[in-house]
Formats: sequence, structure tokens, C-alpha cells
Amino acid sequence: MELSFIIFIGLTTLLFFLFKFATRRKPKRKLLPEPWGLPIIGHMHHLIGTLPHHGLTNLAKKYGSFMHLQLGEISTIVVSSPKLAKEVLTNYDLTFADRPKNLTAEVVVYHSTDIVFSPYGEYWRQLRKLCTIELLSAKKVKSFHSLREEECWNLVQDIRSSWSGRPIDLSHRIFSRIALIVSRAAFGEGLKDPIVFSDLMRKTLTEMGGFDVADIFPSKKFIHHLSGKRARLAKIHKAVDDIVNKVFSETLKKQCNTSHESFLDILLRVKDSTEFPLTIDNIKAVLLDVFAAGADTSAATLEWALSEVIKSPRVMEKLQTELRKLLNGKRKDPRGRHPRPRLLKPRYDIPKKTRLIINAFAINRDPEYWKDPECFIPERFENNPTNMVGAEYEYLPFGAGRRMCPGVSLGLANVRLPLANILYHFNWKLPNGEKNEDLDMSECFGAAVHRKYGLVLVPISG
Ligand code: HEM
Repeated sequence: MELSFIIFIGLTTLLFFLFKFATRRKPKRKLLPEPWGLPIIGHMHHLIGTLPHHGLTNLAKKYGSFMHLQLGEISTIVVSSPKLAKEVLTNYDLTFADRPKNLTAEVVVYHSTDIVFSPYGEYWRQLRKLCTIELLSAKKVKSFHSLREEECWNLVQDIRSSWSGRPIDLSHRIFSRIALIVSRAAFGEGLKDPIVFSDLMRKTLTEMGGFDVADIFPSKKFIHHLSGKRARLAKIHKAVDDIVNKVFSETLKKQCNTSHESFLDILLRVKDSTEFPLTIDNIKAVLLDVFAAGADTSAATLEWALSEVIKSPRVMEKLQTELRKLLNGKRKDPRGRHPRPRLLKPRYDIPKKTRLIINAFAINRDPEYWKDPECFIPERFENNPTNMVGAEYEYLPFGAGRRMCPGVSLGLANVRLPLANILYHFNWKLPNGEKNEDLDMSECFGAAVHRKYGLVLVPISG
């Protein structure tokens, strides 16, 4: 985004001065507060050089928790308070349940026929129903338990085998292991290199960020080509499609074991049913969601949860003592909690074509609802029945309303077990004698927010 964007801004600013006196527009009636804007790019320059969720949060501090932004061609409303999020997501959920067109989803995700990007309507409803009764049902999530245990055990062995007092890149190990767990749930044993596939999905998610030139000028097709985005996306799509085609042909040759159905087995089984007729491309799109929406989010949540725990020796010691007392030599699935949300996917429309962004990052830190919002205090959830949607919408790690995440149970299960294993079996310290409290928490942006620098730590005996 950066270089092409800076050139683009330079050109538009120049154009602005050239056309400033030639074209005079009548001032528009501003219905909502907004920052000062430039012609063509609107308010986009306010988000340059900052991560979008921080940029939007800073703007909200100045212009309020209900503000308007013109991002290129896109008129956008940004909601940054629990109260307004509740209002919008309960009273106007239907109005906002649609998704805007997204170039990445169009090119990579089979013309947006997945769950995340399909428009609100019958097809989307059918996919959500399929999630509820088949793919992401409690029974199905439970059926993956032994798979999760096996992969967690492999993760522990993997860390043990590299146990030499030297630092290890825990982020890399977490991402690989979550990719394996998700790959086995999605494709059975069919995907030969889950890490490569997962990397492709990560690239896709980075392209999906939604704030680069091609995204804010959806109607200007030449920009999609000039910026190189369309070509990049086509390349990713080809690589993804080749891999998925191989898995499909292998799977179709085999007799499916119905007691251990993967998501692919299930989708092939229901493909021709009259209730859920799906094309092969529809199935591929849904499986990409499982990776894109299911793996990256879980891995990022796990990575941030661990970062917070490690940065706070008090919490780490408390958690480890609890875990070790509770498990007493056994391996089980204890709970961990501190998901790391960001911006919920844009939805539309009031007035027509206006997008809505719920800034969950700002909402989950609203000082009116949270004491010391920037501090990691897991005890704030003790004896407090805050659900995955806070009663006042002050806690939205999985979104809310019709478009809320359908993978909550699977996501939590995929985060909790590895987190517990990593903390149960090992103690952790920072390399080079650095204090745990000094752990760098810089972020970088994709569809999920990741650590900017990998979590490099030294495992010590637990
Ligand atoms: C800790 C892990 C996870 C987190 C934090 C998370 C979070 C979210 C969030 C914030 C949304 C957007 C809701 C909105 O736009 O209002 C979402 C949507 C979605 N998530 Fe998750 N998710 C996780 C795991 C999963 C898993 C494991 C799956 C499936 C295998 C999944 C599938 C989806 C899908 C398909 C959507 C789009 C729903 C729709 O548009 O109808 N997620 N998730």
C-alpha cells in the first residue's frame, strides 16, 4: 500500500491545487462530524502511516464515536462506542447485514461465494445454516478434540526437541500448528503442505485489509491493474486453486469415513442435496473461509494471549500455578481468554452505498466501560459473566448480530488447548537477559492484527 499510495496522494494533492479554483462545489450538508478532506481521496490521508484501527480510534477521539469518513469513492460511517454499536447491531442489523464488494474476495475467493463476503441473502443464509447444523456444530467441534490434542502434543514435543537454552520463534510454531489443526479439520489428511497453503491465505488476508487504492476506488478498474493488485491476486488465486484441485481429486478417489468427516467430506456429501445445492467452486470458497477466517484469527489470538501473559510475570505465574494444580500431571483442556479483535468487516448502507465500520478495537477499550482498559487484567472476567458479546456490546471479539462469527466454539477450542499446553509444559523468558515486561507489542495489519515481530522466546523447564 505504502509507495503506490504516497505517489497517488502526491498526484491527487497536485490535482487539487490545479482544480481548486477551476471547480467550485457547493458545500455539502454534513450530517455527521468528519475531519478535513481532500478532493478525490477524501479523508484517506488521515489513515496513512498508521494502522487503520489506531487511525480510526484517534480520529474518533477528535470527531466522536459516530463519524463520517469519505475514503476515496467510499462513504463510510465509523462507530466506536459500545452504546452506538448496540444500537446499530440490534435495531439496524438487517440494514447493515450486507457486505460491500471486495476486489480480493472477488478474484481469490471464487467471486465472493464464501460466507464472509457473500451478500446478505438466500445463499448466505444457506451457508450459515450449514455451519450451524453441520460444519461448526458443537458435536463437530467436539469431534476434532483428539486431533487438537494430538497436534498440541506434537507442538510440545517440537519445542522440547529444540530445547537447547536458545531462543525459538514461537510465533512461527504457533502459526504452523494452527495451520495443521485447521487443515486436518478442513481437508482431512488431503492437504500435503498446510503451511504453504496457510501462507497463501495470509497473503490474501493482507490484501483484504481494505484500505489501499484499489479498495477505495472500486469503480476505477484501471487502478486495480495499474497498482498491480489484480495481477497479484490472480497469481494467489491460481496457486490456491491448484492446491485445492489436487486435494479434491485425491478426496474424490477415496471412500469417505463418515465417522471422521472433514469439512470437505461434509460439503461433498451435501453438495447435491436439494436443500444445499453447491457447486465445486462454492465448496472451495467455503473451505478458504475456514482457513482465512478460522486459522489466522485463532493463531493471532493465541499469539497475543501468550504475549500478554508473558509480558506480565504476575499473570504468567498465577496461570501456570492454576494450570499445574488443576491438571496435576494430566493433560486437559483448560480455558484461556483474551481474544484480540480489530475492525469488524464493513457492512452497508444508510444512505445507499454508505459503509459501516464497527471499530471493535476502540469499543473493547472504552474507558467508560473498562477500568484501566490498556492493562492486561484477566481477573476482570472472573465471576463476571461477560459473554462473547458483552451485554452492553462493550466486548465484541467475535462481532455481533447476523454477521457474527459462526466459528466461536471452534476458534476458542483451537486457542485454549495450545495456550494451556504451552504454559503448562514450559516456563518462558525473553532472550538476551531482557525483562519479560519489555516484550515489544508492536502490531502489523492484515484482516487480523498480528505481532509485527515474531514472539522469540527461550523455553525453560516447567
Ligand atoms: C479466535 C478465533 C476467531 C476470532 C477472534 C473470530 C472473529 C471473527 C469476527 C470479529 C468476525 C466478523 C463479524 C462481523 O463482521 O460482524 C468473524 C466472522 C466470521 N468468522 Fe470468525 N473468528 C474466529 C474463528 C473462526 C473460525 C474457527 C471459523 C470457522 C472455521 C470462523 C469463521 C468465520 C466466518 C465464516 C465469518 C463470517 C460470518 C458472516 O459474514 O456471516 N471464525 N469472525
